[in-house]
Amino acid sequence: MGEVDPAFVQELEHRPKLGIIAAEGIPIIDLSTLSSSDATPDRSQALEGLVKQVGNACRDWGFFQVINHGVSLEKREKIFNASKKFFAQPLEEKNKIRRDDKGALGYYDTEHTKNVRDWKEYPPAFLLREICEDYAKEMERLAFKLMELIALSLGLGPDRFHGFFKDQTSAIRLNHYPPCPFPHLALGVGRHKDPGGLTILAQDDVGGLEVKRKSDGEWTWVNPTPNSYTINVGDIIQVWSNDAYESVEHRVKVNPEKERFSIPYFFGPAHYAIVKPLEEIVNEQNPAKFRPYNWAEFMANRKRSNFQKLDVENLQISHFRTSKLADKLEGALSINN
Ligand SMILES: O=C(O)CCC(=O)C(=O)O
Ligand SMILES: [Fe+2]
Repeated sequence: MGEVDPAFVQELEHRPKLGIIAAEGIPIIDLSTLSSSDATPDRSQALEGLVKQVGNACRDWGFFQVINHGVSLEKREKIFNASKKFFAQPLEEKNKIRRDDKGALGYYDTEHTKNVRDWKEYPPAFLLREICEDYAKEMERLAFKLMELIALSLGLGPDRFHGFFKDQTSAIRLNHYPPCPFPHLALGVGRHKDPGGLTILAQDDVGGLEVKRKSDGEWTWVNPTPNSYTINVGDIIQVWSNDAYESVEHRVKVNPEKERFSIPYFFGPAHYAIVKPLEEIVNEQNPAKFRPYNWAEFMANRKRSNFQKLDVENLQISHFRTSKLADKLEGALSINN
């Protein structure tokens, strides 16, 4: 089996348990109502129910899976196949287009975002462009639909968020998690929260994603429902909703025998967006819990630290909290990701 490189070893308290918690998992939401076009009272009732389900999932979990989402299966298979083909190449080939501090878009297998390395590799973003762009269109359509449901669930007009995404900074990432002989010590991705608006994740049937359950803080396995998408609320929705919805921690376990592929789509607003709690949501009883920040600056700060192993905490939305007490509390619980 050989020795494990210490760079991959998680600190004791962050090492994964090998069993799977077979308790209640994240909700599965059927979106078929969205694709029917009839304007019957039945449909409007179904829509109302759907909005409620989405709101409850965002509030209670920050995560849910969607089925009957209308995304082309053919395009999903095409991008997974292209990703598999890229990663199956010998390392020397992949290294020819290796990422460094001059070319940030290249291939890399060392993640420097955290103080412990992730057991995974990424291809360069410029490869597979055509397929990615095609697939991104599908993702964007679904993302707008989901944002409409989220807006309605917060009592806002359905298109309340659309303006923020006019000049998007959305991105697709192709992840490959090779089999790992040390699943009790390493993680595919260490615990973190997604900084953007919304994440739409496609995963194969191996599984590995775990979500920190809000009700009791237990790491909970996300069962990969075939052809579903796993959706999670990012930091920006947490800020817009003034904490009504939470961007929750998640991580990825590795598998000793099987490799795993996943493709997240990060739906991000315009680089110039100023992120702050929405005016319609804040009032005297519910004052703004975050100070405004600029999305591009936030991301630039995060990216700078990706190239270095820093022993300081990465920038988090908790750093923009208006209450110093909450800031301290969250900082104490927070993590280097
Ligand atoms: O691969 C996964 O299941 C999740 C990856 C993830 O959380 C991320 O890339 O932000
Ligand atoms: Fe994530």
